[in-house]
Amino acid sequence: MNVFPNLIGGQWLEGGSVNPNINPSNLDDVIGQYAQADAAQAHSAIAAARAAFPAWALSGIQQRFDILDKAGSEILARKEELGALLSREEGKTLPEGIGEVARAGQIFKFFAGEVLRLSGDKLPSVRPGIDVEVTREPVGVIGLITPWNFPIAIPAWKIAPALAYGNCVVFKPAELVPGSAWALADILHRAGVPAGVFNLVMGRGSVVGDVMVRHRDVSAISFTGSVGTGRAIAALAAERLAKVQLEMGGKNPLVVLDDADLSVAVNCAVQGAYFSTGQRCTASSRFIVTSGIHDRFVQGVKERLAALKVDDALLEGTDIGPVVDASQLDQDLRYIEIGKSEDAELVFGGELLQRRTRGHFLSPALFTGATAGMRISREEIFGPVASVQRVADYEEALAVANDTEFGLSSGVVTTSLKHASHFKRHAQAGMVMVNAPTAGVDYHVPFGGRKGSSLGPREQGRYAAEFYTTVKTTYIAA
Ligand SMILES: NC(=O)c1ccc[n+]([C@@H]2O[C@H](COP(=O)([O-])OP(=O)(O)OC[C@H]3O[C@@H](n4cnc5c(N)ncnc54)[C@H](O)[C@@H]3O)[C@@H](O)[C@H]2O)c1
Ligand SMILES: O=S(=O)(O)c1ccc(CO)cc1
Repeated sequence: MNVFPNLIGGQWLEGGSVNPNINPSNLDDVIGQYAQADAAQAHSAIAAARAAFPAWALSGIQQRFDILDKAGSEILARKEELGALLSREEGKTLPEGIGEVARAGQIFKFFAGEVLRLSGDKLPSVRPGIDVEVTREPVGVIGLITPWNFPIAIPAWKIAPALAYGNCVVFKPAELVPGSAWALADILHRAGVPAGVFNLVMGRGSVVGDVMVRHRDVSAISFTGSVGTGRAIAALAAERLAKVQLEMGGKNPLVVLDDADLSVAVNCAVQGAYFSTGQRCTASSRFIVTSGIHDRFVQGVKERLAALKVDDALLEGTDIGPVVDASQLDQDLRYIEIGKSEDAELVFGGELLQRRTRGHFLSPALFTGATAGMRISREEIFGPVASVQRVADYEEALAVANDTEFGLSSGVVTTSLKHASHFKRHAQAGMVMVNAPTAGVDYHVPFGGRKGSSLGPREQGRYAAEFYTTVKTTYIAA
């Protein structure tokens, strides 16, 4: 089997060891062997990016537009094929995989447009005879470190703005999903990104990622992943005063009030908590439900879950694909045992499932009787596991929703304008959803959270400029 190499300084390089990319729906299916960069190759990639930076920073906006637009067009044209690769390596269903690839293509198109919309300010000075200009310049070499759960969308929403604003990139994808990352690198390379401007270094976080975070020529790090890794990266970046942007975990609440439309509530709950196998930072893992609707809501969710098909991600009709790997599956099962030992009641699922192929199949799990202090109510599980907390009224629901160290996405289902408006104002989260699932975001508006979920400027949309550029103020005396 061929090895998929790294892209460093415009050259495809094997070297070092290789890592098999394994299909979580079928553990006997090896998708390919992917090169694993060592520390020396990580250093080479950073050096190549550094060398390419002065010319790319000053490159014409037409060149940058053309490259990003071309990459976006190819991604969109190949969304079925790339979506199948994504679903095969990560385990989300084929429609979800295709949807994610389309999102990546649209992100490249959006940032191609942003290249043409680059702007600054010209202001009068408070002193006579002076003009002031405020402009944005690229930051330098940017290290991008991404997780496994969005193998192409998260890389896209970091790489596209980084390149659009004139930065050079060293990109390290998660070890579990190198296939989509490699395909994206190949597309960018063929779209005409100059040598060294974009570098792919597949490899271990503790090796390649560590070099990137510590290297003084990497001016900024954008990371999405777990809280533990994010904290460690922030500490190292702070030591050398590098710019940092972190997107980490969530424990997103969905509040359901007595006056909610039951079918909307059930739909938001099932989509938000269990689709993509619950492996989304925006997934709802806490349903906070007032007493008057509690029993009907639980019954409705159980009925919907019973109708969902858990199977091979690529099979037509599958609603929920496998858990991504054995270690995540162990974590999910461990939390299901923790929930039981905490005296929450497992009212649906949580069982390993046998299918035609050897895969990590788990039925969606629903707990009731959860309370705010339980570990299943406080810690991110990152799987198809959610729990219901019964509350007396809206005021208690809001307090419970905000009682978390995280603050990514927060949802309410209600027909009361008063409660919806109050919730929108008082939910302590970066993204608020009214009568919509906590997961399911647009690609052209800011994405990010508060408290332990995020650090640094927002990703996506024109707000991305805050991280990927640095502001210069120029005073011109007449
Ligand atoms: N808030 C968001 O936008 C968002 C989006 C998706 C996923 N996530 C979070 O991501 C997590 C799941 O992803 P994961 O398991 O891949 O996370 P992870 O932290 O284990 O890994 C993320 C990336 O960091 C790298 N890494 C690991 N150790 C490193 C080190 N010492 N130095 C530098 N890089 C290192 C990994 O190789 C990987 O590329 C969940 O907690 C989820 O909530 C957050
Ligand atoms: O909430 S979702 O729309 O599913 C979503 C899409 C992409 C990302 C990347 O971080 C997160 C959530």
